[in-house]
Amino acid sequence: MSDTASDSVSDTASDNDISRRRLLGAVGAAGATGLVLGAAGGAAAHAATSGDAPTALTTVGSATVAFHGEHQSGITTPLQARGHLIAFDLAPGAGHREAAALMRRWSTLAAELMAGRAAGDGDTGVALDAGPSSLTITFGFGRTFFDRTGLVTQRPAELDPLPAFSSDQLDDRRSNGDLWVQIGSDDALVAFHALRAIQKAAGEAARVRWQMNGFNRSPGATGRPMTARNLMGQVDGTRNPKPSEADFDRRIFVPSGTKYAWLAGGSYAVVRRIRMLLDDWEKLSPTKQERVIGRRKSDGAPLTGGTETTELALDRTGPDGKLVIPDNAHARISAPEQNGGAAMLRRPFSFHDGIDPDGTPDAGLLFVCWQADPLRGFVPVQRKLDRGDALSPFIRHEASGLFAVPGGPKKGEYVGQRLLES
Ligand SMILES: C=CC1=C(C)c2cc3[nH]c(cc4nc(cc5[nH]c(cc1n2)c(C)c5CCC(=O)O)C(CCC(=O)O)=C4C)c(C)c3C=C
Ligand SMILES: [Fe+2]
Repeated sequence: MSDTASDSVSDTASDNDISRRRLLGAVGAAGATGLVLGAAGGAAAHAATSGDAPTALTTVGSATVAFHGEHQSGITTPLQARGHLIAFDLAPGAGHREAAALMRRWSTLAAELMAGRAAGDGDTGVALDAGPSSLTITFGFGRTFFDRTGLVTQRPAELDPLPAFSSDQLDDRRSNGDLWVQIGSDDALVAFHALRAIQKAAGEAARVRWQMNGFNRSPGATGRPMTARNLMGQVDGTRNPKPSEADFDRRIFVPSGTKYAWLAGGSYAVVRRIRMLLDDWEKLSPTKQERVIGRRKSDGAPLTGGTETTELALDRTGPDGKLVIPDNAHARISAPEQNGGAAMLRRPFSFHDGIDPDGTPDAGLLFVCWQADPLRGFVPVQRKLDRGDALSPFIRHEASGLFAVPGGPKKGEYVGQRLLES
């Protein structure tokens, strides 16, 4: 499979070279700066048959994210408009060798797709004409992967099952998995194209366990870059750790001195499908909704005043002597200051999977959070939220996963090679 993919890569690359030159001629070097060609060299194929000069891609279409690097893509990448999460179990009879071949195949494919090229022979054509549109494809290993591949001695204790929380209503069939892939793109067709290609490249080695689809706001939808909103209408993501902060790497990425060298530069992803009970939520007045979170709905500012980025004044009381930000407000309970410094990078997608027969929307948050250690990130915060979050009556955790996400591959390496060839 990897041979097939790399054969077709060279064909596609030469098409792309030709059309890239034609683009430069057509739109001028300045206009073409940063251009990346659409999947399958689509623009080139069209130009060759029609004689038209291909059209330059928009900024959204041409944006690329690097596949190689210290960390995998899709962790600090800005939220994309479309996301797919898919988990696989290795097929009966598949073990270490098949897993290594699969990771090699998937990595070759991901590098090609993220550069805006085709998926190889048999490309579905779904992404023709589009650029990569910030496509990212991120790979992780679940706890059971290590049993299946005979690599239990390489399994970090951080992959021990998450504790059960009292409010959990988890569906095992939509939880966990040997392998996990997160796909994000600012174009829905590009994202779907990648999802199909990843599924098909799994071949006989792995079977789909579960799959979920999500979305975020499209780039350019707001007048200026703004923090995303979720389906409850709240500004969500304000107090995420920022890569510019001194302790960001320590909080989010596994350090190089780790016991499991294969995981250096990697991270742990906690994935939760959280249903929002929107009919109940939307019955609350805006003032009550704001007290549930502790922030204003209009602009995400703390109820104690200021702008979105103003610190929460957690001790401030109102004229009635009561805390302005209630003691069970979600933003208070989840704050690192209330949890011994526990922090995570939240990078969710909203989901809407239709409307139940009784009219209830099956909608909510595909909550994905990243941390160097789930026991110093998600777990203590969720424990606290589970005990008394004002948001709890309006949400339901329906599925869960925990995955070790290796560091980014160097050129010539595949994701997970340091584990699978250790
Ligand atoms: C265990 C971790 C968390 C879960 C699960 C969770 C679910 C959840 N959150 C919102 C909406 C908001 N969350 C906000 C802040 C916030 N939430 C968590 C953790 C979990 N949330 C943290 C760590 C923080 C940041 C706290 C801080 O650093 O002070 C906010 C406020 C704005 C913001 O900072 O992002 C909103 C709004 C929903 C709707 C939800 C489940 C569906
Ligand atoms: Fe939250």
